[in-house]
This record gives sequence, structure tokens and C-alpha cells, in this order.
Amino acid sequence: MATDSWALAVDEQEAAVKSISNLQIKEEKVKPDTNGVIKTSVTTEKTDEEEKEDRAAQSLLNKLIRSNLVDNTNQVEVLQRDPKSPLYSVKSFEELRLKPQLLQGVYAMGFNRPSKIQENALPMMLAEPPQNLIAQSQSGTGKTAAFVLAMLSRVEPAERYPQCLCLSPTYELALQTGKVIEQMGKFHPELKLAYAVRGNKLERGQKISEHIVIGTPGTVLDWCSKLKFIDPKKIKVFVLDEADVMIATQGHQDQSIRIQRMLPRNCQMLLFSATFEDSVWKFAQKVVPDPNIIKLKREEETLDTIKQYYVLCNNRDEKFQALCNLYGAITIAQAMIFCHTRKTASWLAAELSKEGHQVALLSGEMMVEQRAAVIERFREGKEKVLVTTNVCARGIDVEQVSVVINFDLPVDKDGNPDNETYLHRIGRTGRFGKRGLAVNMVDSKHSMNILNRIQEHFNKKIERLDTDDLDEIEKIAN
Ligand SMILES: Nc1ncnc2c1ncn2[C@@H]1O[C@H](COP(=O)(O)OP(=O)(O)OP(=O)(O)O)[C@@H](O)[C@H]1O
Repeated sequence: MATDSWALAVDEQEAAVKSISNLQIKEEKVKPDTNGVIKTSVTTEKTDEEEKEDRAAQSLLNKLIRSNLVDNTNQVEVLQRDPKSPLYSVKSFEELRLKPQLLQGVYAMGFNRPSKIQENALPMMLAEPPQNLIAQSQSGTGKTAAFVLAMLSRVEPAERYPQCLCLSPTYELALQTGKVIEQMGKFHPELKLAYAVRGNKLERGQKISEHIVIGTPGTVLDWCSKLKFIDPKKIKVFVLDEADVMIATQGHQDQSIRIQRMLPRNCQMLLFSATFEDSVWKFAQKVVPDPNIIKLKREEETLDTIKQYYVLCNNRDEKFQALCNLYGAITIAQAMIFCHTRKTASWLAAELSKEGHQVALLSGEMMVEQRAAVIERFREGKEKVLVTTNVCARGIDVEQVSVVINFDLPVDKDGNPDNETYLHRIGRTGRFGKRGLAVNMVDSKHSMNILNRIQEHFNKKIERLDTDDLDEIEKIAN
């Protein structure tokens, strides 16, 4: 590439560079309330540390907005520690021979049959003698419900000391899991739960009588060692939830390993993760000896049913103008507009509002509860257009979105095309086969180059669109 186009690229990607420079830059920004009303406030650019925090926030967000299982038709991959032992899978909760109160709890939660991952994971987790398990499947596939059921099944209510220990990456995530334990154990009122989280102060010398302890690694470690509130030698089930989020937080990995070392050899160890990068796998092997392994692949996304276009502009203002031209057509359906940084997203949402367009902004600096409320309104169709960044929208499946606008093309931190994110933003799982429209805003030679590389990568033509041709746009959007 010629030097001048690199210079252009540098200009263009200035925001990207900022976001990886680990500098906090104060600036005036706009921020919507939960109804998408935009107000002015001061905020900061994103840093690497925030990016890590985002994983926990994203995970919490997923839990808050999800009320159902994510359907998945992919095959489950099972690797048994002892390949000769028979592989059991169940199609009903009855087959698991649960305690009657637990079965009642499961049905009261509205579960009729085990989810795909539960079909295999539950018989393994409930087997005698207990077996260790490492399980990976995307968020919303029923992992939490599975290990909660395993913990509740193994608890002896008459024994008044902690028997199950569950580690969560954050206080908020621990509370969410706690809620599931309470719901599922509803018909077992004598079962008690304690939260080992910062701020939950107990008197020194005290022993905990609750059967299940759920908490963050630092506090659990203190409770097991320094403060001796828990006798780790009596733990029968150890669960490490959200392992991928866990290892993204400084110190959590070591603390988890130290806790695991205090547990008896026959303690059942279970580890769950939504993703399975190498780092997660290495960590999993350290904390779960002799594991069975279950993996459920994500549903494949394709671009087959998506019409892809690009709009040629000279700068950001022209991109904005082109977007305004498109606006009428895209609001017939529901649309998501992706920007590279929080700053651009906030600017764009404010500018569109000034033009009298109703838009919602989903941004990383909003509280998770606020974000959940914005997504909920969008899902209900109260909001037609959602402006967001990639990090913020990661993992959100909004089935009804039929138009995706890439106000900025997805690039990685080196400025190369981020094909995976492109597919994730606009792709659809073949099973739903829904049609969609994607419009990419291109404003320089460099972004044209990125677009061409994306086109080559997927071997799918991205056609040019003239935003003055409203008839054409409306035809496409419908
Ligand atoms: N067998 C089931 N039948 C119906 N619904 C279920 C079943 N198992 C779990 N659910 C529900 O599906 C949703 C997702 O389940 P769960 O939270 O266990 O998934 P997860 O894989 O742990 O997700 P995350 O990684 O986000 O924690 C929850 O609302 C849960 O109540």
C-alpha cells in the first residue's frame, strides 16, 4: 500500500489507536437514558482494562436480557475420560432420578426437557462416583441450570456446613447464579446459600453453616484460608463458572488455583465457559484433573441470505448525510448501526437525534441494567434504530434486525479487516434463513481496501449503492 493511503488510514483509524493506547481521554459526550433520550455528560475513552471488564458486563447483560434457552442444533462433542465407559444422555429430567423436591423445582422453572448440553452434562455430573467435567457452550444454552442442579443434588441438608463451592468472576454474576440456586431449590427450604463477596462481613472465628457458598475468588480464598469460615476439606462439589471471564480478570486465575489446591482429592470439579481459547483450556486443565469434556459448537452463521452494499463517501459528514438519506427506508424494518468507538456512536446518535430521528444508543459507559433496558425496548420494537459499538453488541442476538449499517467497517487493532466481526454483525444462522440487508459506509481508499478484502474473504459480491436513489433503497429494505 502507498504511503499516502497509510497516512489516510492513520487519520481514519485515529479512534482505534486511541482505544488501544490505554490512555484515558476525558471528553464531552452524549449519553442516553434508558428510553434513548440523549443528554450530555462527561465520559472517557475505552482502555484495555475496560475491555476486560466488558466481558463480565457482557455476560451479566446476557443473563439479564435472556429469558429462554438459545436454541442450538449443532452436535455435542463429548470426550470421555474413560472412553470405554458407556456414554449416557437423557431426554427427560425424570431419567435423572432427582430428589422429588428438585424435580419439582425444575418444572416450576418451566423446564420441560433438558437442553442440548444438559442431555449429556447432567448424567455425567450426577454419576457415581462423581466425575469431573469441563464444559463449553455459548451463553444461554443451559450451563448454569445444569451445574446448579448438580450442586443441589449432592447437598446433604442435615449436614450444616458448606458442601458446594461456586466461583463467579464478579459480585453481580454471583448474585445471578444465586438466584437460580434459590429458584431451583425452592422446594428444599432447609437448603441455605451464602455469598462470599466483598462487603459481606462475618465475625472472625465464625463457621458458616450454609450448604452452598457462591462468591468471587478473592473473598472465597480469604474465607477458606485466612478467615477459616469454610473448611475446604469438606467441599464435595467445586464449580468454576465463566472461566473465560474469570481469566480475563487480574488475579482471579491464581486465586482460583489456590482454592482448588485446598480441596480434597475426591471433590467433584466442574468448569464452565462460553468460549474456549487456548488460555481458557490451559487454565481448565490446571483446575480440573482427569476431566470429561463436553463442547457444543456455535450455530454457523452465513451471508447467503444477506444483500450487501456499500456507499461511497468522502468523509464522516458525507457518511452521516448518506445515512440520513437511507433513514426513511431503514426504519421500515429494524436496524442496527455499528460504529468503531463509543465516541463515534455517541456523536452519531446525537446528530441523528438533532435531525429529528428517533434512535437509541447502546454504549459501554451505560450501566448494565440501563443497557438491558435499551435492548429490551429495541426487542419490543419500541425503538427502530439502535446505534452501538461492536464490543457492546457482542453476543446479542436480535433476530428481528433486518438491516445492519456498518458506519465504520470492522477492523482489528492493527487496522486489518475483522472478518469474524463482520460475519457476526450481519450474518444469520442458516436455520432461521432470514433475509437481511447490510450497508457498508466507505469513506477513503483505505476503507475501500478493507471492504475489498472482506469481499474477497467471503467470496461474496458487495454492490455499490447510491443513497440518492431512494426507490432502490426502499425496494431493498422491504
Ligand atoms: N432445560 C431447560 N428448559 C428450558 N429453559 C431452560 C433450560 N435450561 C435453562 N433454561 C433457561 O434458559 C436460559 C439460559 O440458561 P442458563 O442461564 O442456564 O444458560 P448458560 O449457558 O448458563 O448461560 P450463561 O453463559 O449466559 O450463564 C435461562 O433463562 C434458563 O432459565
